[in-house]
Amino acid sequence: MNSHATVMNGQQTPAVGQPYTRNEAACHDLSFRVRDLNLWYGKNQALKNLNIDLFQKNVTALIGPSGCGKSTFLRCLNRMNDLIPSVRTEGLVEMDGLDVNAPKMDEVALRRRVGMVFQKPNPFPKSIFENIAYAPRMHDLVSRKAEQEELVEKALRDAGLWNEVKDKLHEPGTSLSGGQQQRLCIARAIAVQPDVILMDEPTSALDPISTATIEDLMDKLKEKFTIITVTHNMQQAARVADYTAFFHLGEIIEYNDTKVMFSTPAQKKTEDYISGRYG
Ligand SMILES: Nc1ncnc2c1ncn2[C@@H]1O[C@H](COP(=O)(O)OP(=O)(O)OP(=O)(O)O)[C@@H](O)[C@H]1O
Repeated sequence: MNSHATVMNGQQTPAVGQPYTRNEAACHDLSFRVRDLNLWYGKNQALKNLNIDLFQKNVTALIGPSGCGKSTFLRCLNRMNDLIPSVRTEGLVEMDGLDVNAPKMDEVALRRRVGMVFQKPNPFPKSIFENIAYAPRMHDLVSRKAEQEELVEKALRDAGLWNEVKDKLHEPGTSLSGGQQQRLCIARAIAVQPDVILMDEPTSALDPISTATIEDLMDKLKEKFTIITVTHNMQQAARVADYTAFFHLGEIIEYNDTKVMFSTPAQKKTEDYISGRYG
């Protein structure tokens, strides 16, 4: 088996533990390069020898049964697991060629470049305006009031929320509906001009209409950002993701172009999962 088998033609899915990449010549469009990544919570190994390349300005979905390590892997990409004392990791996570775990890596700067949106919308207990303007101010991206106003409007427009909130920017973020709050959180994430947005089941707390709005938004956002999303919803992965990785018991079983994976999965476990036979 070629250790750099392509994910584009659907014919070659590398064995678990082997790297997944398009081809070395095309690596300039990589966002993350992950090699031999292992992670333990105390004695419990949650990620096992993961090798995967994640492509810029695409949507990649992470799917798999509960507890298989999707959220843990997502948190490896912006070092959110550092906040959990029992965690130990081995292996390489590179973003744009830089070792994310290098001692000299500035975690605050990393998390600015790799933003995160969670399952439950979590606006700050502040106004809609402040929810967006606060972090860019802290990062010295804006200072003057007019700059802040411009940035808030742009982030809200990009998150598809401007028309709904433009007349109530100084009302609390928590006064919005669940779907609007989630778009506010997306606006907050994009306001600091990240390269990547990680989404951990971003629609699982939302109604079908709000879910469809966020899915449409993901499709637009990928023009500017790399999006990596965890989802339990197979239809959602099929609708929004360019690439899909199937996790099982801490391993990546299969990673491929979404259309290929959903039409002709290479592994029996993937087929069983996407056809709803377990999980
Ligand atoms: N903070 C933690 N401390 C200890 N173990 C954890 C912690 N977070 C996750 N785990 C364990 O790591 C494994 C992977 O969990 P993780 O949440 O990454 O899976 P998941 O695929 O995202 O699950 P789900 O789909 O249910 O959200 C599980 O066995 C889980 O119990």
